Amino acid sequence: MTPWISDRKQLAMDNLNGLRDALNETRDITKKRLDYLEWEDYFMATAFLAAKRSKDPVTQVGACIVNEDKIIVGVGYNGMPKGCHDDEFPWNKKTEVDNDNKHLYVCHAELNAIINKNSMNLKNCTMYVVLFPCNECAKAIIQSGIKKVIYMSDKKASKIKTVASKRMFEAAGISYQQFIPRSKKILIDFDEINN
Ligand SMILES: O=c1ccn([C@H]2C[C@H](O)[C@@H](COP(=O)(O)O)O2)c(=O)[nH]1
Ligand SMILES: [Zn+2]
Repeated sequence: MTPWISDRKQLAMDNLNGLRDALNETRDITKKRLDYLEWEDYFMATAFLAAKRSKDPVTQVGACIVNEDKIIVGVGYNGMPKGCHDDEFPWNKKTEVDNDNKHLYVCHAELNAIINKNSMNLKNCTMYVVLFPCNECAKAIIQSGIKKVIYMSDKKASKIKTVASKRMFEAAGISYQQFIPRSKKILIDFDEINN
C-alpha cells in the first residue's frame, strides 16, 4: 500500500475510534439503548447477510422468512442445488453452449428459504427478500402459505417474470411492499464486543 494511503486509513480509523469513545462516554448505561435494530431492519439485514453466501458473480439474493411471533423460520440464498458443486456448474449466463447457463441450475433464494424452513408450515409468514421474487419463486411463496413479501429492490420490475409474479400475488391475496430501511447501512464490527 502507498504510504499516504495507509496514513489516511490510519487517520480514518483513529477518527472512528475517537467517535466511538465519545459515544460510549455519553451513553447512559442505566437506560435502554436507543440505537438498537428495529425488527424490520433486522429481518431485511438477515436476508442481506444470507445473500453474502451466494457465489453468483452478478446477483446475490437472500431471503428471510418470519412467522407471526417475529421468529425467523427460514433463511436462504441463491446457489447450486445440493450435489451440484459450485466449482463445476456454470455461473455464466451469456454462453454459446445452451446447457452452460447458470439459470438452468441455480436454486433461488426464496425457494431455498422455503425448503430450509424449521417450522411445520409457513402459514401467514412474511418473507423479507433482497430482490422482488421471480414468477417461479412467486408460485412457491403462494403455495407455502406466506402472506406478505417485503422486498428491497425492484430493479427487474419491467421483466415479464416480475410482472407475472405481481399478477399472481394480487390474485392470491399476497401483499407486497418495498422496504424502507431506517438506516442505509448496518456495520458489523467483530471487534465491538471487546470495547
Ligand atoms: O427470484 C429470484 C430471481 C433470481 N434469483 C437468482 C438467480 C440467479 O442466481 C440470480 C439472477 O442472476 P442474473 O445474472 O441477475 O440474471 O438471482 C433468485 O435467487 N431469486
Ligand atoms: Zn426466483
